[in-house]
Amino acid sequence: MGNRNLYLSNTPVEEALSTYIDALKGKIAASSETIPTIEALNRVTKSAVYAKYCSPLYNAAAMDGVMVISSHTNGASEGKPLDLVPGRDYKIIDTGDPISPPYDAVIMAEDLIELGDGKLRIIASAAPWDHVRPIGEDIVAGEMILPSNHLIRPIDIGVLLSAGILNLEVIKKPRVAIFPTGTEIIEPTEKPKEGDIIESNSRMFENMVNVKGGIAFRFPPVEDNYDKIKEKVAAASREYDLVIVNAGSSAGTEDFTVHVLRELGIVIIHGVAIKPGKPVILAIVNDKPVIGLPGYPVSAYIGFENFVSPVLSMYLDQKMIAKETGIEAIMAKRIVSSLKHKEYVHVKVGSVGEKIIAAPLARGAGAAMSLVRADGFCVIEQNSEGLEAGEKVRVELYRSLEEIRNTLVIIGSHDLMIDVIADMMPNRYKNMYISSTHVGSMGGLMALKRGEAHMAPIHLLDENTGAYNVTYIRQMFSNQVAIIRGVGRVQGFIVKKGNPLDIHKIEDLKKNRYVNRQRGAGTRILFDFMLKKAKLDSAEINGYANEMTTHMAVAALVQSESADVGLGIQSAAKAMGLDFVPVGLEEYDFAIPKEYLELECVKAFISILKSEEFKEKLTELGGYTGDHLGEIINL
Ligand SMILES: Nc1nc2c(c(=O)[nH]1)N[C@H]1C(S)=C(S)[C@@H](COP(=O)(O)OP(=O)(O)OC[C@H]3O[C@@H](n4cnc5c(N)ncnc54)[C@H](O)[C@@H]3O)O[C@H]1N2
Ligand code: MOO
Repeated sequence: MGNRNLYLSNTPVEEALSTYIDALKGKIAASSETIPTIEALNRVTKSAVYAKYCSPLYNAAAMDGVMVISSHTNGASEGKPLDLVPGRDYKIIDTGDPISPPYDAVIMAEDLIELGDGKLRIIASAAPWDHVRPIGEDIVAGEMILPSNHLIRPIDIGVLLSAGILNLEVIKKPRVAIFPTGTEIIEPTEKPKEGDIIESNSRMFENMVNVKGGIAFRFPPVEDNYDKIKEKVAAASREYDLVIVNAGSSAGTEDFTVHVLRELGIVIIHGVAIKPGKPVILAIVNDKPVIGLPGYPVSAYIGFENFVSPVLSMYLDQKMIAKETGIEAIMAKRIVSSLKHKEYVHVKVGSVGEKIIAAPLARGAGAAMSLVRADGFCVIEQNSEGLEAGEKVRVELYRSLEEIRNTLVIIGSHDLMIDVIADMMPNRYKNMYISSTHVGSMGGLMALKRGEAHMAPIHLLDENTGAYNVTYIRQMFSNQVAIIRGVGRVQGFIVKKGNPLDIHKIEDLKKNRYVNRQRGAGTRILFDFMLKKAKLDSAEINGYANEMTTHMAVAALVQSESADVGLGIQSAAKAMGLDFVPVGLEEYDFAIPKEYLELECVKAFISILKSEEFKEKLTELGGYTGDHLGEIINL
């Protein structure tokens, strides 16, 4: 197998990190630089900062009015008013003006009675230093304003400048070089062809580095060429504080990273017991940390968080304190995990009744959208075989608990209209959100049954009566669940533009490649019903076993020529620039336990369904009727 790296180690994460940190000790230390105060936001002080000036710098009027000699005002009262002569007894001043001897107090403008000719009458005496801010009231020259290791905020910059500090010593930002590698990698501006992968990881790293307090230097992709990678890494390790080499970390014939790093320096660890992220490389070249991160985006992200972040913290003199953002939730679905590694599972989180539910998202290392959609993640430790549905799990949150509590949890069949409502929700109702998980209609009803969703979008045909939804809900829930009426939805064949294969009726599918929906999906039930009516056997349909979980996935397959036809909704065909042959109208409604009808987020949902704006959006999407939107059927 030539140069493949077939023997990755499986070092536990904590051990890998501490071995690496130990190897870097003495090589990495926080250093400092002096920068202008006005550019110091989010930097960290290296040493304590002491005030150069007092603030205020002089005795200053705290109010608009007149400055007086307090002893001259003694005895003034309502019964015995006192008149003040300009020049002799008082001088007009504004807030912030200096108070100069012999004056020592301020009387506010509203406490003065004007007598004309500049004469002023007062009916109360002024005590020394009344309404005067004495020198150094806020800051005294020589006093400490900020301690060392302090993260500089906007108010700190204001105070530093008031105290005469124009420059200050801060911890130097580590300079991080980022090299994407791979001959298949193209820049996002290029047009991709088959086999090309659009470069995205380095842009993610670049921003992660900057957010964490480093300075990222991102380089263009380097092709899979041993000498080129070697040349770049060798030069970068001399010039930068940390080097990230992305991809080429595992066992492919063109995975050169580890060989290059072995030649240039020492590889401390190759292979960590973590998933995703296993083929991480922790190396030292020219006394600098060089970290090889896997190419898959989720692996890359998790590798960065676990290994690059701690090294950045060493440079920034920050303690690696885990933030306490965890909550206890109930796992919605069984997860099996290997004893070989610690696994990161991204989840959507919702609060239903008393429960906080965590629903696992796609677990693939390439599933970048799982990171985008995630409300948080949970860790399945190396010594665990996984979690059962209903088991308690700790979730580290990316969103606030408040947002999660204001989230309407929708689990069931997917339709583009849910995305439209999810987008309208926080616009119309501040701080209300929708989380939708797509598991098909039956899956949605099962989630309601387990108390893990507020509502389930369904379109389930009763093959005996031809009616939608009611039968299933009655059977499963007797009278505890109501229906919020949704849309009439045109189902039809999604075909290539211009319908070149001339597909019109179900019999036409026999000659063509079909793409099916998963068992339990309403569209699948409709398709099986159509087959039965036409007296066709599923074995006669080429592609019957090819199951996709969304309308869009079906349309995407037809568009990419991997299939000729699929059953689905018009909006999906339209979104993919495909043609559509209508075969029937189905009812797509929302099943909801009656107790949830009173929830604020449900009321908001219903009012959006009933809004004109939503109806207009449905017309734009095409393929819907909306005569009963938002009506409630109490079964
Ligand atoms: N036989 C084995 N195969 C693989 C193993 C293994 O142990 N034995 N490990 C798997 C695991 S786990 C992972 S993770 C990946 C790691 O892959 P590499 O780090 O070697 O990266 P590539 O194979 O070059 O790329 C993987 C994937 O990621 C895409 N990629 C790469 N760079 C970028 C970028 N800058 N932006 C966006 N996407 C990128 C690349 O095109 C590939 O699709 O290996 C498994 N294989
Ligand atoms: O690191 Mo890979 O992503 O473990 O699957």
